[in-house]
Amino acid sequence: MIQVKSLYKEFAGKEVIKGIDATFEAGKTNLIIGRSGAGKSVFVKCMIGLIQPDKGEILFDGRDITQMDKPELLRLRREMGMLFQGSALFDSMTVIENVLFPMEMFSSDSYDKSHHRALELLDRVGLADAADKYPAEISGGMMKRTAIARAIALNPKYLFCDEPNSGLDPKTSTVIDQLIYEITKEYNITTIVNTHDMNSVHAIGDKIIYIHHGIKEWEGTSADLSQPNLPESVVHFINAGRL
Ligand SMILES: Nc1ncnc2c1ncn2[C@@H]1O[C@H](COP(=O)(O)OP(=O)(O)OP(=O)(O)O)[C@@H](O)[C@H]1O
Repeated sequence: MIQVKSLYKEFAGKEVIKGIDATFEAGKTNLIIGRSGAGKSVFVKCMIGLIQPDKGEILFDGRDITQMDKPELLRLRREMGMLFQGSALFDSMTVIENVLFPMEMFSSDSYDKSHHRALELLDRVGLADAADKYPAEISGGMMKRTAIARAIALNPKYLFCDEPNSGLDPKTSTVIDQLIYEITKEYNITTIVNTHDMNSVHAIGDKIIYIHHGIKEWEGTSADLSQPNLPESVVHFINAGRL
């Protein structure tokens, strides 16, 4: 679980995050939505320790990332998986080499054990037959699956996904959303997804927080989006389709 308490951040006197409180539970896909410039990226960067907030706490199962020194931060980062926009694969490595990469860098397991795990992960994301292909030889959706397998290679407790559907067609986006959703449940990961994709919001939003001008203006589930009495800015946002 990640708890954010009373988080503030300003740049050169301009407040960008204005006192956000939020709780993100394990085994849930937690979506962060809001218009461009609302503060979503700054919020997520504070969460992963890339930006130091001015005030507030960010507790990873009770451990406050804002108070950590460098070694503690690096240890906590090992518990985080990251899925970047695009897929950020190494073009010169095969699919399985990409998945093996974090294990070879950060795990003390033998090559055989890591290789076995990489094969299991590729099987899980439906890529068992593509292990020896290079990124240039596979589709965007397959690249994203590879990136998901790599992101969970070290058994993360927390998974951060930045615009996981960017560049994918709607059908592939649905498949990727579903994969993120299933993996979150299977491995009991606390998953945070920064997204503009309204289909994702409706399909996999176990928890959604809507940020508007640096304030959490609404939170709920995808089912709650059809309730009356939503704040006007949220209704606007939903109706805009593309946010
Ligand atoms: N390093 C920085 N220095 C100064 N201002 C910044 C910095 N990073 C972000 N900002 C400002 O903070 C505000 C929020 O930016 P942020 O990138 O979090 O928005 P966003 O909601 O992620 O937008 P988008 O959906 O377009 O990515 C913007 O006004 C932006 O210009």
